[in-house]
Amino acid sequence: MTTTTKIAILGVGLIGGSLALCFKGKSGLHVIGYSPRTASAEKYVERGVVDEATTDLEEAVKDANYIFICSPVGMLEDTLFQLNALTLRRGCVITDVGSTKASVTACASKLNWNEVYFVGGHPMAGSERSGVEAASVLLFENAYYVLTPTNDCPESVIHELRQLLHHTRAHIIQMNAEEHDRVVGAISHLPHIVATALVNQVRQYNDSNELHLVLAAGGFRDITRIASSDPTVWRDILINNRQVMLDLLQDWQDKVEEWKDVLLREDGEWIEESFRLSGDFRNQMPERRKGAIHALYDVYMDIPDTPGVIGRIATQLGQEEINLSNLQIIESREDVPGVLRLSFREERNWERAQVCLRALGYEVYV
Ligand SMILES: NC(=O)c1ccc[n+]([C@@H]2O[C@H](COP(=O)([O-])OP(=O)(O)OC[C@H]3O[C@@H](n4cnc5c(N)ncnc54)[C@H](O)[C@@H]3O)[C@@H](O)[C@H]2O)c1
Ligand SMILES: O=C(O)C(=O)C[C@]1(C(=O)O)C=C[C@@H](O)C=C1
Repeated sequence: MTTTTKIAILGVGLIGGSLALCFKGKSGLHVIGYSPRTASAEKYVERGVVDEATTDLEEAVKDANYIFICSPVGMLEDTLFQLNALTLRRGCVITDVGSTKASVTACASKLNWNEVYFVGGHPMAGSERSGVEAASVLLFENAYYVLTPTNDCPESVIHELRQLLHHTRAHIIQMNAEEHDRVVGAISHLPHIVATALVNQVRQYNDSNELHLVLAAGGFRDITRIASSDPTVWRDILINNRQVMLDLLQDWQDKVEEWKDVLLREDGEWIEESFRLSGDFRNQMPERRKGAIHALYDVYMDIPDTPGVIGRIATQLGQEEINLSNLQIIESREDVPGVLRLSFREERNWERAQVCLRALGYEVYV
């Protein structure tokens, strides 16, 4: 007799939906989605992201082997309290995907569980998009997936959760929850504040001079993508991690002061050195670590704004049997050469496309 592993996903949005897609259809796994809203629960099933869905929390978690809490950070502790009041399966593992780990881990540790275990989790992959519509089975591929088990968590529980998470194709690592919040504060939360502040600064200039938005090009776009992230999700993350953020913002303010001094004394050497150091450090980041959404293999090319040119390029790649995943025209306006972005899922196709397009006389850059 084969046993079924029941996985309850509470909150089937970008992250919950992507996890559901990783588990659904895998032998022996059954995925149930939960939303307090009927329309959302119906949507999860219609889109084929879960095997079934319910608006009844008790039904969702009844007999579940695993419970993934995938709602915004501000809801995590409430959900733990609700789960703690229900009868859960013996050996059930509760985990979450919240972008902060200290508070949820501390909350779970204070509650009395009867042979039920909590292991904090955080996949280091995401997008500025949100909702189940943005979910992707490839989202976590090659990304890091952090677990923050407490010292009293049995090794067998962590082992089983890690086995299940292999379906995400992420690299699973373990660390202490407080250390997680400090590191992730610097590499994820601070950049979201900086990007949002920068966009809003420019938005205000643009109110009096619309040329700001007209001229905004690759540099502005690259550093500000995450300023389009979900407001509720980020409100919760930043308020939850506020102690860490206050320290990081103090350091940021010091950096801003330092830059002001450098400009006042026209210290070109300092600027060059600063770009050298940042470039060297950034170049150490693995290229294209994750496999989804905005981490495809991209090729860019300038294209004249003339009819048929895109069709010709796609046909030429097709003739060479180079599999194209997506193409997009960036910032093309009448009479202005556009930039065409060609995206490939596989590195091999990305490399072949560059060779093919260059051989056909196109100028391409990556
Ligand atoms: N967006 C990212 O890049 C990213 C990456 C890693 C982790 N996270 C974390 O994942 C979690 C979800 O973020 P997301 O980006 O998937 O957001 P999302 O808005 O796409 O999804 C959140 C889902 O939770 C649901 N929800 C809200 N309150 C709920 C409740 N009380 N019970 C059940 N469901 C509820 C919403 O309806 C929505 O479907 C957050 O804790 C976030 O910090 C986000
Ligand atoms: O790529 C993005 O858009 C993200 O915001 C992903 C990102 C990040 O900052 O890297 C955001 C929040 C997470 O908790 C983990 C990853």
